[in-house]
Amino acid sequence: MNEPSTPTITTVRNVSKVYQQGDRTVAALHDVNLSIQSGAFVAVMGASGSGKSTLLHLMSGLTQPTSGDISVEGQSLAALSDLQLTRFRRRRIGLVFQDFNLIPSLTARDNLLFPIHAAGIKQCDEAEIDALATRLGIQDRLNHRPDALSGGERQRVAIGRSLITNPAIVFADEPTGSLDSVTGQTICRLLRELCDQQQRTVVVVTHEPSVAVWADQIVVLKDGAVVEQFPTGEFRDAQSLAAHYQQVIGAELALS
Ligand SMILES: Nc1ncnc2c1ncn2[C@@H]1O[C@H](COP(=O)(O)OP(=O)(O)OP(=O)(O)O)[C@@H](O)[C@H]1O
Repeated sequence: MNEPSTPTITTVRNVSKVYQQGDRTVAALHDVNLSIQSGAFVAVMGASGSGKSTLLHLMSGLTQPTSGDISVEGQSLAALSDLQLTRFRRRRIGLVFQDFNLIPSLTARDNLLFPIHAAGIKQCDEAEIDALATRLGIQDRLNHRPDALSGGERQRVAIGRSLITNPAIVFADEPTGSLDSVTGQTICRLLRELCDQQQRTVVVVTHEPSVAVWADQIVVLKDGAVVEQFPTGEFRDAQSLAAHYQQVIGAELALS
């Protein structure tokens, strides 16, 4: 009997992105095609300037491609008006940033709830908020402002904020980039648990093999193109993954 296939949550079709800077153009992505399966943990890797953040911003609807299309849950982002896109993003897409992007004047709890208010959702289930805070290990920190939280706690609040509207997919841009390595690993474990225990779909941009090794699937970008995709299953640890990644990048360098 055939296994039922996992549904695709995000599709990137023939996407290119060109930035215009005065009279200079920068071709950041060329003809990228990608499918993200529901419930997967995907890491996008690549050298600085390879187009990782550009791809993440496009997939999350923060910016528009120059050509091609992206769909989330079957909804083409290009088919939405600006207002519809903003509404769709607020409800269906979660975002986590390297520098947390919490509002300094709000408590952790109000930061957590911010997307609910922004999305115009009137009712919020207190028990669900408590369960989320407990899962994130910040239940005792909810009345504190960000400056009274550690980096790891701030990122946990930011992850909670990304999940509060129950989005289809969470995108995280270098989520451990501002954290020490031990705290970074606890954040990776948390993201992994969200996939394993809650069937969340998570896409992380990182250049660190120690982060990527937590994912199910690696997408390698080089000079704005996807040069390889591979499952992490065969790698025992971050070192063996790093060695393969270097091989991929090196092979590409040799070809170019
Ligand atoms: N707003 C912008 N205007 C002009 N060029 C840009 C803009 N954003 C990114 N770029 C350029 O596009 C290319 C890809 O940048 P991007 O930030 O996506 O790469 P990255 O892989 O995320 O890099 P890093 O790991 O250093 O964050 C780079 O050449 C960058 O300089």
